[in-house]
Amino acid sequence: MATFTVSSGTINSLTRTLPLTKNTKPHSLFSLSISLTLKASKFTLRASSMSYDKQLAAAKKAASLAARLCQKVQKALLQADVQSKSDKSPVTVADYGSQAVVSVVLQKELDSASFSLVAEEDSGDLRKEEGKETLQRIMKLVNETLTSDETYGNAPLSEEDVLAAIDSGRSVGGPSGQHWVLDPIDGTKGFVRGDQYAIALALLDEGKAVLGVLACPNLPLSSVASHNPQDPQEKVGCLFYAQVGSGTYMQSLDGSTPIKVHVTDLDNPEEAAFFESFEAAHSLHDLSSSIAKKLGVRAPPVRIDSQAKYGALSRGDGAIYLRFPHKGYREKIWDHAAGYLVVAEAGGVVSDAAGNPLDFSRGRYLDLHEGIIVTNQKLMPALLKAVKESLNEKASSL
Ligand SMILES: Nc1ncnc2c1ncn2[C@@H]1O[C@H](COP(=O)(O)OS(=O)(=O)O)[C@@H](OP(=O)(O)O)[C@H]1O
Ligand SMILES: [Mg+2]
Ligand SMILES: [Mg+2]
Ligand SMILES: [Mg+2]
Repeated sequence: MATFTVSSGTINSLTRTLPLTKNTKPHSLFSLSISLTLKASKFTLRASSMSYDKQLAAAKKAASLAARLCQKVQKALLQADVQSKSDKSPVTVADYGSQAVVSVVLQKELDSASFSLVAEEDSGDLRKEEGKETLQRIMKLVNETLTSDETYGNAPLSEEDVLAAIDSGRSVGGPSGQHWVLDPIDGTKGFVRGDQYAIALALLDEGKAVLGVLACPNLPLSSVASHNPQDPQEKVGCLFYAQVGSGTYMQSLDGSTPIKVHVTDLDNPEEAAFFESFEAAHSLHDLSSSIAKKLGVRAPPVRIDSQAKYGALSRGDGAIYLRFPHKGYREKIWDHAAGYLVVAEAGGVVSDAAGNPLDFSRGRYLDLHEGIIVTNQKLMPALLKAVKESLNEKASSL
């Protein structure tokens, strides 16, 4: 026989929320609370074994179409296409176009009534007089991309539709309900240079990442380690995806059979290759060099842009990713949510510099201790020790 525990807290909270009269008998309260507790536990069971297959299919489609748009723009990118945002970071027609495509595809494929999107870009600059021409180009790109997928037919979006699709990304996220999290181009500086970038899309459910999709159009299908940019035969364009509890898979962006990927099982830090940001302005290279030295890492750092680092790590191209932004920088959830799940489901560990898990439930920002470190289970204890020592040395040298 099943047994149930009914806490006095449950009864107390029931007495606060139910219309009880002074004639309500204790035993009727008791059976009522059992039935509500049962309903709650059924819900918990359903939530933990819930499948996000439909959302995953929509997310893969959205990220792949957005990648198609970005590839087209990157091939023909002119310096005039790159604009500066108020924080001086670059933004291109492809950042806006990618965000519009993902938003439109997710809303067409899924229930648009409950749609919530936390995304990097907004339409502020495009609504200004000087943004008119850029908006025209974005609208054309978005329409060409959507009609290249036969399921979307030929109903072009207006300028207003495109602006609204971009602005659907203004959600503040938070700990309850479901929220999509999007970086339409992560690594815009890499994108402009012709290097690595990623379209990064995640789904949060009750504050936890449950889906992660990374489209990395310039990432080699083999390995970053054996990458030869001069080789015209080398195939590039990877799509990584992970559903909570189901592992991480990778396929080519043009649709090969997915393969399950796993982080390296290396346990000797001396043999570990480590990733860090390409841009020294985004992460303290001196600090990672000091950490690598303490671990005895022999190889030089592998510097690549964007969450492509999480993708590469999830398939064992490297063993460690170190990210230590300069003082005062606040990380955003769209820079890590998809990459986090891709690595976690591949058996890796992602934490802040003190070993705390990342918390995506606090809105648009990630508040964390010092930086982000990523590796496998075996190397994490040694990495945490080296990070702690290096941070202490840095603090005492100030
Ligand atoms: N000052 C500073 N410090 C730390 N991080 C910053 C900073 N400025 C920007 N960003 C964010 O870095 C995102 C790019 O990711 P990476 O740093 O991993 O790639 S890169 O090699 O530096 O390009 C980049 O993402 P995108 O804006 O989507 O390209 C930014 O969100
Ligand atoms: Mg940006
Ligand atoms: Mg980013
Ligand atoms: Mg971006």
